[in-house]
Amino acid sequence: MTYLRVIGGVPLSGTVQADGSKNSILPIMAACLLADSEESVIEGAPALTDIDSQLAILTGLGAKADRDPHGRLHISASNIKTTTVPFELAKKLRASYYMAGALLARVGHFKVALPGGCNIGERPVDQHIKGFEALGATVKIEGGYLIGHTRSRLKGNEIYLDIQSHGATINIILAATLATGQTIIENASKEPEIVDLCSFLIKMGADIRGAGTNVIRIQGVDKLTGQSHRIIPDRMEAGTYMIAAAMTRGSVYVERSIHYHLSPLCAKLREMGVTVIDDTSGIYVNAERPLKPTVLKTLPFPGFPTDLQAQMTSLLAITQGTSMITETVFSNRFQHVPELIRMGASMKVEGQTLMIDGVRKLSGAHVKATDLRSAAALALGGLAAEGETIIDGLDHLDRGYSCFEAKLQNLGASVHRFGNGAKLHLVSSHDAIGG
Ligand SMILES: CC(=O)N[C@H]1[C@@H](OP(=O)(O)OP(=O)(O)OC[C@H]2O[C@@H](n3ccc(=O)[nH]c3=O)[C@H](O)[C@@H]2O)O[C@H](CO)[C@@H](O)[C@@H]1O
Ligand SMILES: C=C(OP(=O)(O)O)C(=O)O
Repeated sequence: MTYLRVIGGVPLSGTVQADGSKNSILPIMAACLLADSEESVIEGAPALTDIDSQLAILTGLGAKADRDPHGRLHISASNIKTTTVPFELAKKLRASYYMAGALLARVGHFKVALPGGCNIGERPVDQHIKGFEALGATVKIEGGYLIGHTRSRLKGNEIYLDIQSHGATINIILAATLATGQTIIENASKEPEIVDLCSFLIKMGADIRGAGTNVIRIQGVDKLTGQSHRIIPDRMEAGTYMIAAAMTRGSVYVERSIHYHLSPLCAKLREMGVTVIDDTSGIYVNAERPLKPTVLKTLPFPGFPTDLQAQMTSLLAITQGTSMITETVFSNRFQHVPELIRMGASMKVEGQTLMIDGVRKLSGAHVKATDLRSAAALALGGLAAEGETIIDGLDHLDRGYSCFEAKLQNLGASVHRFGNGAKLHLVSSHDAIGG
C-alpha cells in the first residue's frame, strides 16, 4: 500500500506548469484509430495511469502505441486485429468507451466492455447508443459489453442530445467523421476538450464545424491520416493548483493555464476575494486577504466544472461563513465530504446540495480517497491543515495528476509518498516542520 503524507501550514509560492489535458488526450488517442495510414504523434502527454491504460487498449486492438522518452505518444493503426476491448482493460478507465465510436467508423463493429473510471454515480451510455443508432448502427448491451455493428457505411443524421453529454458528443463525433453525408449534433457539449479533439480530427482530414458551440456539423470524409498534435493544458490540473494556492493563502503562477477554460473558477475565486490575474502564459493567484464564502453549482462548460467541485469543497471548508455547493452533473460526487469531516470540516450533504459552515482550520487525519478529484481535494485539505494528513487511495490520484508531489514540493509544500508497510506516525506540524 502506498500513501501520501502531507504536512500542512506552508503557504504555497512559486510557479507550476499545467500538463496536457487528460480528458483531451484520452479521446484523441481513440481518434488515432480512425487513420489507416501515417503515424500520429501526440505531444504533451503527462505520465498518467489512464494514458498507460489507453495505450494498452490500443495495443490490444492491434495498433502500434508507445510513449517515447520525451513523453510523446506514437500511435499507428494501419492494422486492427480485433474490435473487442475486454473488461480487464476497459474497467480501468471511462475513456475506454471512446474505442466504440472510433471502431464503428473505421471497421463497422465493436465490442467494448462497459467502462470503469471514477465512482461518482451513474454513468449511463444511452445518449451514445442513441447517436450510433441514428447513424445506422445496431447497438446492444449484453454481458457487460456495449456491442455495435453496421452492415454498410454509417450515414450522417441529425442527433439531438437529451443531455449535454461530453462523452456522447465525443463518441458521436468519432463515429460521424467517416460516415457518408452530414451529421448535426444539437445540444452538443461545448467543453474545451471537444474543441481540441476536433482540431486534431480536422488536421487528420475531417470536415467539422461548430466545435465549442452547441451545434456541431460533421461532413463525413472517405479517409483520415495520422497527424501530430500538441494537447491543450489540463484545466482541471491547473484549477487544482490555483485552489491549492488559495487554500494555503499562497501566491502561485500556474503556467500554461488558459483563462477562458478556467473562467468559472477564476470568477468564483475573485468573488471570494482571491486576486486572480491572467496573462498570455498563465494565471497568477494570490490569496493573502481573508476569503468570503460563496455559492456554486456544477454545470456543463462554461458552467462550473464538476471536476473542480471536490477541490472547491476543501477551500470552502476553511472559508469562514456559510457556503453552498450544488452538484448537478453526477449523482454521487460528495464522497470526499466524510473524509473532510474527519479532518474537522463542518458540512452536511442534503441530496445534491452540500451546506458548508466554514471552520478556521482543518486538522491532519488519516483519510481515504475514493475517486480522482477527491484524492486531490484531500491533499489540498492536508496542505491547509494543522499537522499531518495521510491519504490512502493514490491509484485514483495517479489516474489524473502527474508529478503531483514534485510539483507541490516545488511550491514549498511538504508532500511525500511512502508505503509498503511503512509505519504511520501522526506528528504535529510543529515537530514535522522542525520548528
Ligand atoms: C457535463 C460534464 O460536466 N461532463 C463531465 C463528465 O464527462 P462524462 O463524459 O464522463 O459525462 P457526461 O458529460 O457524459 O455526463 C453528464 C451527465 O449526463 C448523464 N449521461 C451521460 C451520457 C449518457 O449517455 N446518458 C446520461 O444520462 C451522466 O449520467 C451525467 O449526469 O466527466 C468528465 C470527467 O469527469 C468531465 O471532464 C466532463 O466535464
Ligand atoms: C472523473 C474524472 O475522470 P473519468 O471521467 O475519466 O472517470 C475526472 O477527470 O475527474
